Amino acid sequence: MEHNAFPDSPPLPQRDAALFLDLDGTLLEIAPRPDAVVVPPQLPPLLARLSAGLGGAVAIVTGRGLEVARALTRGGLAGTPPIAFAAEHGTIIDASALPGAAIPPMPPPPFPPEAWRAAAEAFVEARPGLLLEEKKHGFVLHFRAVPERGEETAAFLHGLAAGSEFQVLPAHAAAELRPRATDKGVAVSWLMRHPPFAGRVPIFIGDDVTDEFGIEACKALGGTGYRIPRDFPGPAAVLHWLGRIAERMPA
Ligand SMILES: O=P(O)(O)OC[C@H]1O[C@H](O[C@H]2O[C@H](CO)[C@@H](O)[C@H](O)[C@H]2O)[C@H](O)[C@@H](O)[C@@H]1O
Repeated sequence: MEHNAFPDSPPLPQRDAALFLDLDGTLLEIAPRPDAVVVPPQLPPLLARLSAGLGGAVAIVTGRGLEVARALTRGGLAGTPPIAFAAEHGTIIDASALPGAAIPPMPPPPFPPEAWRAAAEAFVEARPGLLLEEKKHGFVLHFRAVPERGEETAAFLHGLAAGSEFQVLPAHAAAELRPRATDKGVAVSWLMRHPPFAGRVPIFIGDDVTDEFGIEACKALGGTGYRIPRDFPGPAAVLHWLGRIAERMPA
């Protein structure tokens, strides 16, 4: 009988599933800085194998920018796995790596004013230990190295976003300014309207408060959602579970 190192993991899904997978904290262990994450060597081939077995219905749904997310799923390899991406918390949909997918872009999201980016740079410069992560439609202020700065950092972003098309999201040791109109649930619902996702049973796996939108969207569409640490102890258990799904698929 197959040895299961994580016997309390959820039941394996059927072949008609669609997988929506968060990156940081779900497929990747949390690291001290965004650029310090380590991509497990099995991740890129695993994503490719799952995609092949599920008719291409695999998407990374992440807060990361699109190019960073694509690079992380490649690991050290040359090609992006044939999967879809919903980057910047669902603001950017990209299925260019997924052959045969017909997924249109979502309505164009707003860009934060340049003055806000300049203000964020100045805010960080004046507070050593804070880290500014730029994205296309927003930015993140990381305070993992200076947790005592968390409150004033969030207050600063709330001051910028007040009354605008932008919102402030709490994250792991960070606060993020991003468009109000989209979230991971909006992205999942959008992907599920189009092949190869349409008609499948959606399953979301995440670890963060922003992943709850994706989980709820999957539930509303007849699927389910799993959250770390409630359903999996951490990324190693998620990768193991995904590996077991892949093992059941023809090579
Ligand atoms: O939606 P996700 O894929 O979970 O991305 C959420 C954010 O993840 C990254 O920040 C978090 O992970 C870093 C690396 O482990 C960690 O240093 C940081 O403290 C965490 O907040 C990423 O940098 C953000 O852009 C994502 O929004």
